[in-house]
Amino acid sequence: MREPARLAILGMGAMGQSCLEGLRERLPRTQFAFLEREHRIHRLSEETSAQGFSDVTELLDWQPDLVVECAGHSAVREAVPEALRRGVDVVIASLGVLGDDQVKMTLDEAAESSGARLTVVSGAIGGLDALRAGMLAGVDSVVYEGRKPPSAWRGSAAEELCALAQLEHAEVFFEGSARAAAAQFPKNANVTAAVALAGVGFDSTVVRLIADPHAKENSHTVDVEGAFGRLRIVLTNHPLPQNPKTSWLAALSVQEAVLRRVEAIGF
Ligand SMILES: NC(=O)C1=CN([C@@H]2O[C@H](COP(=O)(O)OP(=O)(O)OC[C@H]3O[C@@H](n4cnc5c(N)ncnc54)[C@H](OP(=O)(O)O)[C@@H]3O)[C@@H](O)[C@H]2O)C=CC1
Ligand SMILES: O=C([O-])CC(=O)C(=O)O
Repeated sequence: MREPARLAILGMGAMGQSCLEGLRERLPRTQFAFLEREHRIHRLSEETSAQGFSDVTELLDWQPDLVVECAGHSAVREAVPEALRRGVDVVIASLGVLGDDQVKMTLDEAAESSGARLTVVSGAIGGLDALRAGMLAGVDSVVYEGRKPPSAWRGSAAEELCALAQLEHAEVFFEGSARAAAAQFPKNANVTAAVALAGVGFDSTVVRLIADPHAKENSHTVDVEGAFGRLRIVLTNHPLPQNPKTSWLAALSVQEAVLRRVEAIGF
């Protein structure tokens, strides 16, 4: 492995910045670059002292050893296949996009063509090893409930489904499959993909999304029933200060996945 190693972060928003800060501390010899919109490159390069690119091909020409996606579904579609085809390992946070079979196929083919590895994080959720284990004996139902304050749903399709600003009580504004949730709430429901992939899949995982004016944090509950018995996973996550939609644990999960990958690659 070349010294110093190079790590590229797609997206320098709340999660990207949190990851950059944490990874710099833990990988002090690594060089960092990021992908962002053209109009933010100058400011973000100054603020982070990392090299900024607005073009994926130019970023990949910088020859990162690892790419970390913290940008959103469109970045997974637009940038990740090219990275994988070039043989660069990628860690993605926006795994809800895998609910689109065409995207999943493109990513699998790209990884297979070069032998690069795609890592999908558990993100703002956890404990899914128990669901995976239960699957071996058969699971009858998986129900995920995501509860966030109204501010965390602003700018999402929830705005058309309930009166976020006027809520006095918690409201379930969406009930459907993980596939529909991940597609309709791309910035809020990536966790439903993690649950779906660990368990009964995108179509059979039942999702309820809730806007709760009394909630201060982002909470995630998974109830599973199967031959093994029953299990309940509950997480109560502090949001990142820069983006109430995104839990700090999701950014920490990306860092943990990167550190594991770095250990395997050897930088
Ligand atoms: N797995 C999980 O548990 C979680 C996953 N996530 C995923 O992580 C993503 C990032 O979260 P967060 O940092 O809070 O979001 P932010 O909106 O704070 O930051 C994302 C940044 O990436 C930029 N960006 C998006 N697409 C591109 C692109 N194609 N090229 C260049 N820049 C791009 C955005 O610009 P612009 O705003 O102009 O598009 C924005 O500046 C979320 O969208 C979500 O998909 C988030 C939380 C939990
Ligand atoms: O961070 C969270 O709490 C969950 C989230 O936004 C997502 O799954 O996209």
